[in-house]
Amino acid sequence: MIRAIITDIEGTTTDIRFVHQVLFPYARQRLADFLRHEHEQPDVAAALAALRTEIDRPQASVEALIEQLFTYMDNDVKSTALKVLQGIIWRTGYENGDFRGHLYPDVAPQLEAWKAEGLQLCVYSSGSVDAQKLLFGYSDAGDVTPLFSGYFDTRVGAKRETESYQNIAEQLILPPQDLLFLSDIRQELDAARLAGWHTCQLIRDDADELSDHLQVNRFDQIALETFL
Ligand SMILES: CSCCC(=O)C(=O)COP(=O)(O)O
Ligand SMILES: [Mg+2]
Repeated sequence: MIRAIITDIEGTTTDIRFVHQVLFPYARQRLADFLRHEHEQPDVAAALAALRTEIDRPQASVEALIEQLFTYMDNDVKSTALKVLQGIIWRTGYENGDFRGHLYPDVAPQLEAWKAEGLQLCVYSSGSVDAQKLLFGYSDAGDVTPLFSGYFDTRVGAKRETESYQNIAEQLILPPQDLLFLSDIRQELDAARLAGWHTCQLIRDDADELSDHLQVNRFDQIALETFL
């Protein structure tokens, strides 16, 4: 029986275009100036220290790190340090009302229904936990963070690695067969399934003909009794 649903964000709860055409450019345009001015701020300094460790260059200057971060952004590398920094920059955008977190209209009502049925709801995204809380806290549907009891990011591992799903199950103290992962990306679902989880693929745009996961277009098409 499904006892917890863990959802991806980009392409699942949220239009990919919001992430790639609103969030990513917002952070990209501000990143260099932000780091030049704020690199000594404790949370920024910690992310930069993590980046130096990530690239194994303990002496890298702020300018060298900026260059590295631009390379990551160009290639959509899911670096934990980049994701933390993007989240810090996005906070200003959300708080100023420059944008709100996009949610497909079927998402919040179905999350509410599952919550009312007693299911535990969590998020697993490459975006940092703080960035996840911002997107759901300042969403089109208002603050929906009270619906979630757990948030996971790349600190548990990458989304295409089976071990990441084992780590999440351990943290939730639930057996894998009680967990359902929702994502638009087949390779993420493959990894979750190898960890023993149930899976469901959201097809918001193009069909994925290579997938053998159960596919739906909207959250209200997910019937939990299907997952035995
Ligand atoms: C917290 S919203 C921004 C998501 C993000 O930064 C990203 O790279 C998308 O990752 P996902 O794992 O949700 O596909
Ligand atoms: Mg996704």
